Order: sequence, then structure tokens, then C-alpha cells
Amino acid sequence: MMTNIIDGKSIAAKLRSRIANEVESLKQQGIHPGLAVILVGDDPASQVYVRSKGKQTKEAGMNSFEYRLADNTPQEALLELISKLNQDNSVNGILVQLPLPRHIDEEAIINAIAPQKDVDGFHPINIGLLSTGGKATIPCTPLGCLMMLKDQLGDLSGLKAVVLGRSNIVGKPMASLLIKENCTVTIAHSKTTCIEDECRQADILIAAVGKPELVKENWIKPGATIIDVGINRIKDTENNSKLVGDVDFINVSKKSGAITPVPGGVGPMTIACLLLNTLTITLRQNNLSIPKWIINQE
Ligand SMILES: Nc1nc2c(c(=O)[nH]1)N[C@@H](CN(C=O)c1ccc(C(=O)N[C@@H](CCC(=O)O)C(=O)O)cc1)CN2
Ligand SMILES: [Mg+2]
Repeated sequence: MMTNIIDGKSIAAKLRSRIANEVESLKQQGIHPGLAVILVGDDPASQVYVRSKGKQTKEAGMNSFEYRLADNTPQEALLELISKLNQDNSVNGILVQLPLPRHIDEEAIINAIAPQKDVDGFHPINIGLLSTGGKATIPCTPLGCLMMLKDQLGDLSGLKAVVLGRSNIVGKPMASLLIKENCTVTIAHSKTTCIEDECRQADILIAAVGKPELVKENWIKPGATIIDVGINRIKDTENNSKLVGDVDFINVSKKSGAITPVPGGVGPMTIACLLLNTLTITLRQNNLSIPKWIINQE
């Protein structure tokens, strides 16, 4: 079977260009969206992602406010900064890059962000709204996955979806979104018995477990659509570092109908959806209507 490689990089580029057009017309009405990103510590991957976020925010015509705090920043100081940003009218969205250093309680930090400025959609209010079908901010990675699925398959109604992984950031919100799309959804995880059997039932398989190349060719239903959320750095046979997903891409792609690559699949969509969320929350904060092309925000 010839698989279709879902080009997240190109879908993300098109999305960013639509966002930039919308931002341009907002600016003509005197509204200038602003995104504040806070990085605590010096995790090398997080530094790359935060730099990318700042660059793409500016390229979309939005204001980017970047806060880089030392690894030993006390939790209280971070809470104070969030409180200041919550009250700052030039800041529409606030994001704290994860993971945080060990001495900081992630939950306390997420809960301190004003829900209407929670551009990541991680606040319990937004998670609750998503699961009850309300006006939530949807976490960027699952939103990006859904956009690629709809781009590939159109209507998802009646399809069987298996989500591998039950994290608050990806697995659980992904399942909520797929239920909203009328899929029949199974969440599988480390304690699921016969995880392969579950996967073999899936028309749509979302792999988000952080285990390099876990999903094998014989786990896949022929023609299934595979979304690989994993970003794992491993050593190849010559001891060079390389990036792989949670799916054994070379072999699974012989059997799938469509598949996202790593890199160049879900990752670029995550940042494009962050810009999309910044635009959406800015529109909401100004009581403006959400354009029809922005999915799942009606
Ligand atoms: N506050 C948040 N923290 C984290 C999130 C998030 O959505 N909000 N997600 C991840 C990290 N992340 C964005 O923050 C992110 C990860 C990966 C990529 C990406 O484009 N990856 C590239 C490969 C990059 C590489 O070479 O390392 C790709 O897949 O093509 C973008 C954003 C955890 N933290
Ligand atoms: Mg911690």
C-alpha cells in the first residue's frame, strides 16, 4: 500500500499565513495580539521551542513578550510574574514552558494563569470546558493533530480511534476532541492488556507515549491513519543522535493509509496552533466573532 505522508510543516505554514492575515486586519481595528512566554531554567529542547515560538509570534505580526528565568527561581517569584501578566492588558495569552524545574509545582503554576489567557488550554477550567463541549481553549498539540486528521480524512464520524497515552497535555484532550468529532474512542496506556490488539482495531491511531518506535507494523490496521506525537532523541548504529517518533515509521508506513513523520509532522503544528489559540483568545477577549475557518471554536 502507498501511504500518504501528512506534511505537518506545510499545513502549519498555510495556517500561519491565514493567522497573519487575520492579525493584520485586527491591527487595523487597533487590536494588537500579544503572547507572553515564560521559560524557567536551561533545558536545551525547551530553549529551542521557546525561541521558535517567539520568532513565529513576531512573524505572524503579534507582540511577543519573552521571560527567561534562572533554574533556581522560587515558585513565589514565578507566581508573581504570572499575576502581573494576568493584569497586563497588552498580554492576551500566557504560556509557561513545560517541563518546569523539580522544585516548582506545575499544577499550582497552571492554575495561577487566568483561564481566559491560558493559551495552552491546560487550566482545569479549559480542560473542563473541552470535555463538556463548551468554549474551551484547546491544547495546541491535540488541536494540531485534529487539524491534520480533518485535512486528511474530512468527516471523522463513526471512525474508531485509539489514543496511546493518557497525559493531561495530549492523550486526554485528544480523546475529548475525537469524541466531539463522533469517533469511537479508546485510550490505551502502560497498564492496558494487549495494547497491540487495541491498536489493530483503529482507523485512527494517535501515538503519544514517549517510547521510541514502540508501534510496529503488525499493530496496524491496513489503511489506518497514524498520527505520531512522539519526539524521542536516540543514537543510531553509528552513535549519531537522531530524532524518532513513537512509531516505527519505515515499516508502519508500508501498511498505513496516511502517517505523520517525525520531525515535520505534529511538532510544527503545535507551534502554529499556539498562534491560532493566541488569535482566538484575543478575538474572544474583545467580543469579536471567530472566523468560520477556525475549527472547533464555534
Ligand atoms: N507550555 C507548553 N509546554 C510544552 C508544550 C506545549 O504545547 N506547551 N509542548 C511540548 C514542547 N513543544 C512546545 O512547547 C514543542 C515540541 C516540538 C516541536 C517541534 O516542532 N518539533 C520538531 C522537531 C524539533 C527537534 O529537532 O527537536 C518536529 O517535530 O518537527 C514544537 C514544539 C512540551 N512542552
Ligand atoms: Mg515539578
